[in-house]
Amino acid sequence: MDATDVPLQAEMVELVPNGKHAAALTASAVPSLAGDRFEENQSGAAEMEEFLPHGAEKKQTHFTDFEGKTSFGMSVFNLSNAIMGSGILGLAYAMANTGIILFLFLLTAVALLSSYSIHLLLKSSGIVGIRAYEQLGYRAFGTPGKLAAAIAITLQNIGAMSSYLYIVKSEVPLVIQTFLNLEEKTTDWYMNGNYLVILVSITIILPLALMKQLGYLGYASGFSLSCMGFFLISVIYKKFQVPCPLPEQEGNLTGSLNATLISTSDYQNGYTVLQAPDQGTCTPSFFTLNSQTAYTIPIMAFAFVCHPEVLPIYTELKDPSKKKMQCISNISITVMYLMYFLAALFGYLTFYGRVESELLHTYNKVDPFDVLILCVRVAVLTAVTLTVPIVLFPVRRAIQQMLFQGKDFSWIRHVTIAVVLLTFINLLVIFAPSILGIFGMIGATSAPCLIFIFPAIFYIRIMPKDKEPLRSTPKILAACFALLGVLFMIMSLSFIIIDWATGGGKSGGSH
Ligand SMILES: NC(=O)C[C@H](N)C(=O)O
Repeated sequence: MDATDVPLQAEMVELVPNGKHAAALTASAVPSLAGDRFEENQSGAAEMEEFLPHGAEKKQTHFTDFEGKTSFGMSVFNLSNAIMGSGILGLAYAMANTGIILFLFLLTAVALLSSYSIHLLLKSSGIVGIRAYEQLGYRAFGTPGKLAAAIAITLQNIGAMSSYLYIVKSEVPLVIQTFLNLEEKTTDWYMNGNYLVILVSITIILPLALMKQLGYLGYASGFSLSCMGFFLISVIYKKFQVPCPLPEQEGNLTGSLNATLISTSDYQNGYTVLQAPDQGTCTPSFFTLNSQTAYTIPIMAFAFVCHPEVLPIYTELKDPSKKKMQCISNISITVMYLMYFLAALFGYLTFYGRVESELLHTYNKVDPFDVLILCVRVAVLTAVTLTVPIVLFPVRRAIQQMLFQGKDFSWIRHVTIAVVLLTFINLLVIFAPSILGIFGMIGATSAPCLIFIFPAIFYIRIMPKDKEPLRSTPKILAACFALLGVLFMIMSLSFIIIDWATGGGKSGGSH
Protein backbone atom coordinates (compact mmCIF):
# COMPACT_ATOMS: atom_id res chain seq x y z
CA MET A 1 0.00 0.00 0.00
CA ASP A 2 1.29 3.40 -0.90
CA ALA A 3 1.74 5.56 2.18
CA THR A 4 1.54 8.76 0.15
CA ASP A 5 -2.06 8.01 -0.75
CA VAL A 6 -3.30 8.42 2.76
CA PRO A 7 -2.64 12.16 3.18
CA LEU A 8 -3.98 12.66 -0.34
CA GLN A 9 -7.21 11.00 0.59
CA ALA A 10 -7.33 12.92 3.84
CA GLU A 11 -6.80 16.18 1.98
CA MET A 12 -9.68 15.41 -0.33
CA VAL A 13 -11.88 14.89 2.67
CA GLU A 14 -10.65 18.12 4.20
CA LEU A 15 -11.83 20.06 1.17
CA VAL A 16 -15.30 18.68 1.57
CA PRO A 17 -15.78 18.18 5.27
CA ASN A 18 -18.78 16.55 6.84
CA GLY A 19 -21.92 18.61 6.62
CA LYS A 20 -20.09 21.53 4.98
CA HIS A 21 -19.45 20.21 1.51
CA ALA A 22 -21.39 22.82 -0.37
CA ALA A 23 -18.35 23.79 -2.41
CA ALA A 24 -17.92 20.32 -3.77
CA LEU A 25 -21.50 19.40 -4.44
CA THR A 26 -24.36 21.16 -6.07
CA ALA A 27 -26.65 23.00 -3.73
CA SER A 28 -29.64 20.80 -4.45
CA ALA A 29 -27.66 17.67 -3.76
CA VAL A 30 -26.35 18.77 -0.42
CA PRO A 31 -28.08 17.69 2.72
CA SER A 32 -27.92 20.44 5.28
CA LEU A 33 -28.06 19.07 8.77
CA ALA A 34 -31.10 21.15 9.58
CA GLY A 35 -32.81 20.07 6.37
CA ASP A 36 -32.15 16.42 6.96
CA ARG A 37 -33.83 16.59 10.26
CA PHE A 38 -37.17 16.98 8.60
CA GLU A 39 -36.50 15.45 5.25
CA GLU A 40 -35.01 12.18 6.34
CA ASN A 41 -36.48 11.50 9.69
CA GLN A 42 -39.77 12.59 11.06
CA SER A 43 -38.57 12.32 14.62
CA GLY A 44 -35.43 14.15 13.59
CA ALA A 45 -35.02 16.89 16.18
CA ALA A 46 -34.88 14.61 19.16
CA GLU A 47 -32.64 12.24 17.30
CA MET A 48 -30.18 14.91 16.22
CA GLU A 49 -29.88 16.12 19.76
CA GLU A 50 -29.20 12.59 20.76
CA PHE A 51 -26.52 11.99 18.17
CA LEU A 52 -24.85 15.23 17.33
CA PRO A 53 -22.41 16.01 18.72
CA HIS A 54 -22.51 14.34 22.09
CA GLY A 55 -24.86 11.42 21.32
CA ALA A 56 -22.16 9.03 20.22
CA GLU A 57 -20.44 9.32 23.57
CA LYS A 58 -23.37 7.77 25.31
CA LYS A 59 -22.93 4.15 26.20
CA GLN A 60 -26.33 3.02 24.98
CA THR A 61 -27.43 4.27 21.57
CA HIS A 62 -31.13 5.04 21.29
CA PHE A 63 -32.35 4.98 17.73
CA THR A 64 -35.63 6.60 17.01
CA ASP A 65 -35.93 5.52 13.38
CA PHE A 66 -37.64 2.26 14.31
CA GLU A 67 -38.34 0.23 17.37
CA GLY A 68 -37.19 -3.29 16.67
CA LYS A 69 -38.54 -6.48 18.15
CA THR A 70 -36.24 -9.15 16.76
CA SER A 71 -34.25 -11.13 19.30
CA PHE A 72 -30.50 -11.56 19.36
CA GLY A 73 -30.67 -15.20 18.22
CA MET A 74 -33.01 -14.54 15.31
CA SER A 75 -30.79 -11.68 14.18
CA VAL A 76 -27.79 -14.05 14.20
CA PHE A 77 -29.79 -16.48 12.04
CA ASN A 78 -30.82 -13.75 9.63
CA LEU A 79 -27.36 -12.30 9.25
CA SER A 80 -25.74 -15.73 8.89
CA ASN A 81 -28.31 -16.56 6.24
CA ALA A 82 -27.55 -13.31 4.47
CA ILE A 83 -23.83 -14.12 4.47
CA MET A 84 -24.24 -17.67 3.31
CA GLY A 85 -25.31 -18.34 -0.22
CA SER A 86 -23.94 -19.67 -3.44
CA GLY A 87 -20.50 -18.34 -2.43
CA ILE A 88 -19.91 -21.51 -0.40
CA LEU A 89 -19.99 -23.62 -3.57
CA GLY A 90 -16.97 -21.85 -5.06
CA LEU A 91 -14.66 -22.07 -2.09
CA ALA A 92 -13.30 -25.59 -2.66
CA TYR A 93 -12.24 -24.46 -6.12
CA ALA A 94 -10.62 -21.42 -4.53
CA MET A 95 -8.69 -23.71 -2.19
CA ALA A 96 -7.51 -25.84 -5.09
CA ASN A 97 -5.92 -22.72 -6.50
CA THR A 98 -4.34 -21.37 -3.33
CA GLY A 99 -3.43 -24.43 -1.29
CA ILE A 100 -4.74 -24.98 2.24
CA ILE A 101 -2.49 -22.55 4.11
CA LEU A 102 -2.81 -19.62 1.72
CA PHE A 103 -6.58 -20.21 1.59
CA LEU A 104 -6.81 -20.14 5.37
CA PHE A 105 -4.80 -16.95 5.47
CA LEU A 106 -6.92 -15.22 2.81
CA LEU A 107 -10.22 -16.44 4.30
CA THR A 108 -9.18 -15.15 7.73
CA ALA A 109 -8.18 -11.81 6.22
CA VAL A 110 -11.47 -11.40 4.33
CA ALA A 111 -13.49 -12.37 7.43
CA LEU A 112 -11.62 -9.87 9.62
CA LEU A 113 -11.92 -7.12 7.03
CA SER A 114 -15.61 -7.86 6.70
CA SER A 115 -16.08 -7.51 10.44
CA TYR A 116 -14.10 -4.25 10.50
CA SER A 117 -16.25 -2.91 7.71
CA ILE A 118 -19.40 -3.67 9.72
CA HIS A 119 -17.78 -1.84 12.63
CA LEU A 120 -17.38 1.24 10.41
CA LEU A 121 -21.00 1.02 9.23
CA LEU A 122 -22.29 0.70 12.79
CA LYS A 123 -20.15 3.58 14.04
CA SER A 124 -21.34 5.82 11.20
CA SER A 125 -24.97 4.93 11.72
CA GLY A 126 -24.55 5.71 15.44
CA ILE A 127 -23.46 9.22 14.48
CA VAL A 128 -26.18 9.76 11.90
CA GLY A 129 -28.90 8.09 13.96
CA ILE A 130 -30.47 6.33 10.98
CA ARG A 131 -29.66 2.77 10.20
CA ALA A 132 -29.78 2.71 6.42
CA TYR A 133 -26.78 2.31 4.14
CA GLU A 134 -28.22 4.78 1.62
CA GLN A 135 -28.72 7.39 4.33
CA LEU A 136 -25.08 7.11 5.35
CA GLY A 137 -24.21 7.81 1.71
CA TYR A 138 -26.55 10.79 1.78
CA ARG A 139 -25.05 12.25 4.93
CA ALA A 140 -21.56 11.78 3.58
CA PHE A 141 -21.92 12.89 -0.04
CA GLY A 142 -25.48 14.06 -0.56
CA THR A 143 -27.67 12.57 -3.28
CA PRO A 144 -24.74 11.10 -5.28
CA GLY A 145 -23.67 9.19 -2.16
CA LYS A 146 -27.17 7.91 -1.58
CA LEU A 147 -27.56 6.84 -5.21
CA ALA A 148 -24.15 5.15 -5.28
CA ALA A 149 -25.02 3.08 -2.20
CA ALA A 150 -28.52 2.24 -3.46
CA ILE A 151 -27.27 1.23 -6.92
CA ALA A 152 -24.43 -0.91 -5.53
CA ILE A 153 -26.86 -2.69 -3.17
CA THR A 154 -29.38 -3.24 -5.97
CA LEU A 155 -26.83 -4.63 -8.42
CA GLN A 156 -25.03 -6.79 -5.89
CA ASN A 157 -28.18 -8.32 -4.49
CA ILE A 158 -29.89 -8.81 -7.84
CA GLY A 159 -26.70 -10.60 -8.95
CA ALA A 160 -26.77 -12.78 -5.83
CA MET A 161 -30.48 -13.58 -6.20
CA SER A 162 -30.09 -14.48 -9.88
CA SER A 163 -27.26 -16.82 -9.01
CA TYR A 164 -29.49 -18.52 -6.41
CA LEU A 165 -32.39 -18.88 -8.82
CA TYR A 166 -30.02 -20.14 -11.46
CA ILE A 167 -29.06 -22.95 -9.08
CA VAL A 168 -32.77 -23.69 -8.67
CA LYS A 169 -33.24 -23.73 -12.43
CA SER A 170 -30.37 -26.10 -13.08
CA GLU A 171 -30.60 -28.36 -10.03
CA VAL A 172 -34.33 -28.96 -9.43
CA PRO A 173 -34.86 -30.88 -12.72
CA LEU A 174 -31.93 -33.14 -11.80
CA VAL A 175 -33.39 -33.76 -8.36
CA ILE A 176 -36.80 -34.62 -9.82
CA GLN A 177 -35.22 -36.86 -12.42
CA THR A 178 -33.37 -38.76 -9.73
CA PHE A 179 -36.45 -39.01 -7.51
CA LEU A 180 -38.42 -40.46 -10.40
CA ASN A 181 -35.57 -42.81 -11.23
CA LEU A 182 -35.47 -41.71 -14.85
CA GLU A 183 -32.40 -42.40 -16.94
CA GLU A 184 -33.09 -39.59 -19.41
CA LYS A 185 -34.67 -36.17 -19.06
CA THR A 186 -38.23 -36.09 -20.37
CA THR A 187 -40.09 -33.17 -21.90
CA ASP A 188 -42.67 -33.00 -19.10
CA TRP A 189 -43.20 -29.55 -17.58
CA TYR A 190 -41.91 -30.69 -14.19
CA MET A 191 -38.54 -31.44 -15.77
CA ASN A 192 -38.28 -27.97 -17.23
CA GLY A 193 -36.07 -25.70 -15.11
CA ASN A 194 -37.84 -22.57 -16.37
CA TYR A 195 -41.24 -23.62 -15.07
CA LEU A 196 -39.72 -24.86 -11.86
CA VAL A 197 -37.96 -21.60 -11.14
CA ILE A 198 -41.25 -19.72 -11.60
CA LEU A 199 -43.04 -22.21 -9.37
CA VAL A 200 -40.45 -21.91 -6.59
CA SER A 201 -40.53 -18.11 -6.87
CA ILE A 202 -44.30 -17.92 -6.56
CA THR A 203 -44.87 -20.56 -3.91
CA ILE A 204 -41.88 -20.11 -1.60
CA ILE A 205 -39.95 -16.93 -2.26
CA LEU A 206 -42.76 -14.46 -2.90
CA PRO A 207 -44.76 -15.16 0.30
CA LEU A 208 -41.59 -14.78 2.37
CA ALA A 209 -40.55 -11.66 0.47
CA LEU A 210 -43.93 -10.10 1.26
CA MET A 211 -43.33 -10.18 5.02
CA LYS A 212 -43.37 -6.68 6.38
CA GLN A 213 -40.21 -7.13 8.39
CA LEU A 214 -36.97 -9.04 8.04
CA GLY A 215 -37.27 -10.25 11.62
CA TYR A 216 -40.12 -12.58 10.65
CA LEU A 217 -37.71 -14.53 8.47
CA GLY A 218 -35.69 -15.73 11.48
CA TYR A 219 -37.15 -19.24 11.47
CA ALA A 220 -36.73 -19.61 7.72
CA SER A 221 -33.12 -18.48 8.14
CA GLY A 222 -32.56 -20.98 10.93
CA PHE A 223 -33.89 -23.72 8.68
CA SER A 224 -31.75 -22.52 5.79
CA LEU A 225 -28.69 -22.70 8.03
CA SER A 226 -29.51 -26.23 9.12
CA CYS A 227 -29.70 -27.21 5.46
CA MET A 228 -26.24 -25.80 4.92
CA GLY A 229 -25.13 -27.65 8.07
CA PHE A 230 -26.35 -30.84 6.45
CA PHE A 231 -24.51 -29.90 3.25
CA LEU A 232 -21.32 -29.49 5.27
CA ILE A 233 -21.68 -32.81 7.10
CA SER A 234 -22.31 -34.56 3.78
CA VAL A 235 -19.27 -32.94 2.16
CA ILE A 236 -17.15 -34.17 5.09
CA TYR A 237 -18.68 -37.65 4.92
CA LYS A 238 -18.19 -37.85 1.15
CA LYS A 239 -14.51 -37.17 1.51
CA PHE A 240 -14.17 -40.59 3.11
CA GLN A 241 -16.46 -42.27 0.58
CA VAL A 242 -15.31 -40.98 -2.77
CA PRO A 243 -12.19 -42.71 -4.06
CA CYS A 244 -9.31 -40.70 -5.37
CA PRO A 245 -8.39 -40.94 -8.17
CA LEU A 246 -11.90 -41.33 -9.56
CA PRO A 247 -12.61 -44.13 -11.97
CA GLU A 248 -12.68 -42.03 -15.15
CA GLN A 249 -13.93 -42.27 -18.68
CA GLU A 250 -11.84 -41.52 -21.74
CA GLY A 251 -13.42 -38.12 -22.36
CA ASN A 252 -12.64 -36.81 -18.93
CA LEU A 253 -9.03 -37.77 -19.25
CA THR A 254 -8.75 -35.70 -22.41
CA GLY A 255 -10.39 -32.82 -20.57
CA SER A 256 -7.87 -32.91 -17.80
CA LEU A 257 -5.06 -33.07 -20.32
CA ASN A 258 -6.34 -29.87 -21.92
CA ALA A 259 -6.56 -28.19 -18.54
CA THR A 260 -2.94 -29.08 -17.85
CA LEU A 261 -1.93 -27.60 -21.17
CA ILE A 262 -3.78 -24.39 -20.35
CA SER A 263 -2.03 -24.01 -17.03
CA THR A 264 1.29 -24.60 -18.75
CA SER A 265 0.60 -21.78 -21.20
CA ASP A 266 -0.38 -19.53 -18.28
CA TYR A 267 3.00 -20.23 -16.81
CA GLN A 268 4.61 -19.18 -20.05
CA ASN A 269 2.57 -16.00 -19.96
CA GLY A 270 4.48 -14.96 -16.91
CA TYR A 271 2.57 -16.33 -13.92
CA THR A 272 4.67 -17.84 -11.21
CA VAL A 273 3.56 -21.38 -10.64
CA LEU A 274 4.99 -22.61 -7.40
CA GLN A 275 2.85 -25.69 -7.48
CA ALA A 276 0.02 -25.84 -9.97
CA PRO A 277 -2.95 -27.92 -8.78
CA ASP A 278 -2.13 -31.27 -10.20
CA GLN A 279 -5.30 -32.59 -11.79
CA GLY A 280 -4.21 -36.18 -11.42
CA THR A 281 -2.75 -36.51 -7.96
CA CYS A 282 -4.48 -37.08 -4.67
CA THR A 283 -2.19 -35.22 -2.33
CA PRO A 284 -3.16 -31.89 -0.81
CA SER A 285 -1.20 -28.80 -1.65
CA PHE A 286 -0.52 -26.31 1.13
CA PHE A 287 0.59 -23.41 -0.97
CA THR A 288 -0.31 -22.90 -4.61
CA LEU A 289 0.01 -19.94 -6.91
CA ASN A 290 -1.32 -20.21 -10.44
CA SER A 291 -3.26 -18.24 -12.99
CA GLN A 292 -6.53 -18.87 -11.12
CA THR A 293 -5.25 -17.85 -7.69
CA ALA A 294 -6.33 -14.25 -8.24
CA TYR A 295 -9.97 -15.32 -8.52
CA THR A 296 -10.00 -16.49 -4.94
CA ILE A 297 -10.22 -12.93 -3.62
CA PRO A 298 -13.44 -12.06 -5.50
CA ILE A 299 -14.86 -15.50 -4.65
CA MET A 300 -14.18 -14.95 -0.95
CA ALA A 301 -15.29 -11.32 -1.00
CA PHE A 302 -18.58 -12.40 -2.58
CA ALA A 303 -18.98 -15.18 -0.01
CA PHE A 304 -18.73 -12.70 2.88
CA VAL A 305 -20.97 -9.96 1.46
CA CYS A 306 -23.80 -9.28 3.90
CA HIS A 307 -23.30 -5.55 4.31
CA PRO A 308 -26.54 -4.42 2.68
CA GLU A 309 -28.41 -6.57 5.22
CA VAL A 310 -26.50 -5.49 8.34
CA LEU A 311 -28.27 -2.17 8.89
CA PRO A 312 -31.79 -3.47 8.14
CA ILE A 313 -31.18 -6.27 10.66
CA TYR A 314 -29.83 -3.69 13.15
CA THR A 315 -32.97 -1.61 12.62
CA GLU A 316 -35.17 -4.48 13.69
CA LEU A 317 -33.05 -5.58 16.65
CA LYS A 318 -34.65 -5.43 20.08
CA ASP A 319 -32.84 -3.06 22.51
CA PRO A 320 -30.27 -2.15 19.88
CA SER A 321 -26.75 -1.07 20.62
CA LYS A 322 -23.66 -0.92 18.50
CA LYS A 323 -21.95 -3.46 20.72
CA LYS A 324 -24.81 -5.90 20.48
CA MET A 325 -24.99 -5.63 16.70
CA GLN A 326 -21.22 -5.99 16.35
CA CYS A 327 -21.48 -9.08 18.52
CA ILE A 328 -24.22 -10.50 16.25
CA SER A 329 -22.06 -9.77 13.21
CA ASN A 330 -18.96 -11.32 14.75
CA ILE A 331 -20.82 -14.49 15.72
CA SER A 332 -22.34 -14.79 12.23
CA ILE A 333 -19.02 -14.14 10.51
CA THR A 334 -17.19 -16.64 12.75
CA VAL A 335 -19.77 -19.38 12.21
CA MET A 336 -19.72 -18.80 8.46
CA TYR A 337 -15.94 -18.64 8.48
CA LEU A 338 -15.81 -22.10 10.06
CA MET A 339 -18.44 -23.49 7.69
CA TYR A 340 -16.70 -22.00 4.68
CA PHE A 341 -13.34 -23.36 5.72
CA LEU A 342 -14.61 -26.87 6.43
CA ALA A 343 -16.72 -27.03 3.25
CA ALA A 344 -13.77 -25.84 1.18
CA LEU A 345 -11.29 -28.13 2.93
CA PHE A 346 -13.30 -31.33 2.61
CA GLY A 347 -14.55 -30.46 -0.86
CA TYR A 348 -10.94 -29.98 -1.88
CA LEU A 349 -9.71 -33.08 -0.09
CA THR A 350 -12.34 -35.13 -1.97
CA PHE A 351 -11.35 -34.06 -5.47
CA TYR A 352 -8.05 -32.17 -5.10
CA GLY A 353 -7.08 -30.49 -8.37
CA ARG A 354 -10.21 -31.79 -10.11
CA VAL A 355 -12.66 -29.79 -8.09
CA GLU A 356 -14.81 -27.58 -10.32
CA SER A 357 -15.69 -23.96 -9.76
CA GLU A 358 -19.10 -25.16 -8.54
CA LEU A 359 -18.66 -27.91 -5.97
CA LEU A 360 -22.02 -29.61 -6.53
CA HIS A 361 -21.22 -30.21 -10.19
CA THR A 362 -18.08 -32.04 -9.20
CA TYR A 363 -20.10 -34.68 -7.37
CA ASN A 364 -21.79 -35.46 -10.68
CA LYS A 365 -18.54 -37.04 -11.77
CA VAL A 366 -18.88 -39.63 -9.04
CA ASP A 367 -22.50 -40.67 -9.34
CA PRO A 368 -25.18 -38.21 -10.34
CA PHE A 369 -27.87 -40.49 -8.94
CA ASP A 370 -26.33 -41.02 -5.52
CA VAL A 371 -29.03 -40.63 -2.82
CA LEU A 372 -26.89 -38.64 -0.41
CA ILE A 373 -25.80 -36.24 -3.14
CA LEU A 374 -29.43 -35.91 -4.09
CA CYS A 375 -30.28 -34.92 -0.52
CA VAL A 376 -27.35 -32.49 -0.48
CA ARG A 377 -28.73 -30.92 -3.65
CA VAL A 378 -32.13 -30.52 -2.04
CA ALA A 379 -30.50 -29.01 1.06
CA VAL A 380 -28.47 -26.47 -0.92
CA LEU A 381 -31.51 -25.64 -3.02
CA THR A 382 -33.59 -25.05 0.07
CA ALA A 383 -30.87 -22.95 1.67
CA VAL A 384 -30.36 -20.65 -1.32
CA THR A 385 -34.10 -20.41 -1.95
CA LEU A 386 -34.66 -19.24 1.62
CA THR A 387 -31.85 -16.71 1.28
CA VAL A 388 -33.55 -14.92 -1.63
CA PRO A 389 -36.16 -13.08 0.53
CA ILE A 390 -33.46 -11.83 2.94
CA VAL A 391 -31.35 -10.52 0.08
CA LEU A 392 -34.42 -8.97 -1.54
CA PHE A 393 -35.22 -6.77 1.47
CA PRO A 394 -32.31 -4.32 1.10
CA VAL A 395 -33.00 -4.00 -2.64
CA ARG A 396 -36.60 -3.04 -1.98
CA ARG A 397 -35.40 -0.58 0.61
CA ALA A 398 -32.84 0.86 -1.80
CA ILE A 399 -35.53 1.27 -4.47
CA GLN A 400 -37.80 2.93 -1.94
CA GLN A 401 -34.99 5.27 -0.92
CA MET A 402 -34.32 6.17 -4.54
CA LEU A 403 -37.88 6.54 -5.83
CA PHE A 404 -40.27 6.98 -2.91
CA GLN A 405 -38.22 8.63 -0.24
CA GLY A 406 -40.06 9.98 2.79
CA LYS A 407 -43.32 8.22 1.87
CA ASP A 408 -45.17 6.26 4.52
CA PHE A 409 -45.25 2.47 4.37
CA SER A 410 -47.68 1.22 1.76
CA TRP A 411 -48.58 -2.43 1.28
CA ILE A 412 -49.26 -1.86 -2.41
CA ARG A 413 -45.77 -0.46 -2.95
CA HIS A 414 -44.21 -3.15 -0.75
CA VAL A 415 -45.88 -5.95 -2.73
CA THR A 416 -45.42 -4.34 -6.16
CA ILE A 417 -41.67 -3.84 -5.74
CA ALA A 418 -41.24 -7.47 -4.62
CA VAL A 419 -43.30 -8.80 -7.53
CA VAL A 420 -41.50 -6.62 -10.09
CA LEU A 421 -38.08 -7.57 -8.72
CA LEU A 422 -38.83 -11.28 -8.68
CA THR A 423 -40.32 -11.13 -12.17
CA PHE A 424 -37.24 -9.35 -13.45
CA ILE A 425 -34.87 -11.87 -11.87
CA ASN A 426 -36.95 -14.78 -13.19
CA LEU A 427 -36.86 -13.35 -16.70
CA LEU A 428 -33.12 -12.88 -16.42
CA VAL A 429 -32.55 -16.43 -15.27
CA ILE A 430 -34.92 -17.93 -17.85
CA PHE A 431 -34.17 -15.94 -20.97
CA ALA A 432 -30.72 -14.54 -20.50
CA PRO A 433 -28.62 -16.83 -18.36
CA SER A 434 -25.58 -15.80 -20.36
CA ILE A 435 -26.08 -12.27 -19.05
CA LEU A 436 -25.38 -13.64 -15.60
CA GLY A 437 -21.72 -13.54 -16.56
CA ILE A 438 -22.08 -9.78 -16.49
CA PHE A 439 -22.85 -10.08 -12.83
CA GLY A 440 -19.34 -11.40 -12.38
CA MET A 441 -18.29 -7.95 -13.54
CA ILE A 442 -20.89 -6.22 -11.39
CA GLY A 443 -19.92 -8.35 -8.39
CA ALA A 444 -16.30 -7.38 -8.89
CA THR A 445 -17.33 -3.71 -8.70
CA SER A 446 -20.16 -3.66 -6.20
CA ALA A 447 -18.75 -6.10 -3.64
CA PRO A 448 -15.54 -4.11 -2.97
CA CYS A 449 -17.63 -0.92 -2.89
CA LEU A 450 -20.06 -2.31 -0.33
CA ILE A 451 -17.47 -4.04 1.84
CA PHE A 452 -14.52 -1.69 1.68
CA ILE A 453 -14.87 1.59 -0.13
CA PHE A 454 -18.26 2.93 0.96
CA PRO A 455 -18.08 2.05 4.68
CA ALA A 456 -14.63 3.68 4.84
CA ILE A 457 -15.31 6.88 2.93
CA PHE A 458 -18.72 7.36 4.49
CA TYR A 459 -17.14 6.95 7.90
CA ILE A 460 -14.38 9.44 7.18
CA ARG A 461 -16.95 12.02 6.12
CA ILE A 462 -19.58 11.34 8.74
CA MET A 463 -17.43 11.18 11.86
CA PRO A 464 -17.11 14.84 12.95
CA LYS A 465 -13.60 16.21 12.69
CA ASP A 466 -13.67 17.57 16.22
CA LYS A 467 -14.18 14.04 17.51
CA GLU A 468 -11.73 12.36 15.18
CA PRO A 469 -9.37 14.56 13.19
CA LEU A 470 -8.48 13.48 9.69
CA ARG A 471 -5.08 12.29 10.81
CA SER A 472 -6.41 10.29 13.71
CA THR A 473 -5.68 6.57 13.65
CA PRO A 474 -9.27 5.41 12.99
CA LYS A 475 -9.61 7.68 9.97
CA ILE A 476 -6.21 6.78 8.55
CA LEU A 477 -7.09 3.12 8.98
CA ALA A 478 -10.40 3.72 7.22
CA ALA A 479 -8.58 5.49 4.37
CA CYS A 480 -6.22 2.52 3.98
CA PHE A 481 -9.25 0.26 4.00
CA ALA A 482 -10.86 2.22 1.15
CA LEU A 483 -7.61 2.03 -0.77
CA LEU A 484 -7.47 -1.72 -0.29
CA GLY A 485 -10.99 -1.89 -1.71
CA VAL A 486 -9.93 0.08 -4.79
CA LEU A 487 -6.99 -2.29 -5.27
CA PHE A 488 -9.28 -5.31 -4.94
CA MET A 489 -11.68 -3.83 -7.41
CA ILE A 490 -9.00 -3.06 -10.00
CA MET A 491 -7.51 -6.51 -9.52
CA SER A 492 -10.82 -8.37 -9.85
CA LEU A 493 -11.93 -6.34 -12.85
CA SER A 494 -8.65 -6.81 -14.69
CA PHE A 495 -8.72 -10.55 -14.13
CA ILE A 496 -12.28 -10.82 -15.35
CA ILE A 497 -11.43 -8.79 -18.44
CA ILE A 498 -8.37 -10.95 -19.11
CA ASP A 499 -10.58 -13.98 -18.59
CA TRP A 500 -13.12 -12.74 -21.11
CA ALA A 501 -10.47 -11.75 -23.61
CA THR A 502 -8.88 -15.18 -23.44
CA GLY A 503 -12.26 -16.96 -23.42
CA GLY A 504 -11.78 -18.54 -19.98
CA GLY A 505 -15.02 -17.64 -18.17
CA LYS A 506 -14.18 -18.74 -14.64
CA SER A 507 -14.75 -15.41 -12.98
CA GLY A 508 -15.33 -15.69 -9.26
CA GLY A 509 -18.19 -13.26 -8.97
CA SER A 510 -20.40 -15.27 -11.24
CA HIS A 511 -21.39 -17.66 -8.48
N1 LIG B 1 -25.37 -11.84 0.06
C1 LIG B 1 -24.57 -11.84 -0.97
O1 LIG B 1 -24.51 -10.86 -1.66
C2 LIG B 1 -23.75 -13.05 -1.34
C3 LIG B 1 -23.60 -14.09 -0.29
N2 LIG B 1 -22.59 -13.73 0.64
C4 LIG B 1 -23.27 -15.44 -0.94
O2 LIG B 1 -22.28 -16.08 -0.64
O3 LIG B 1 -24.02 -15.89 -1.75
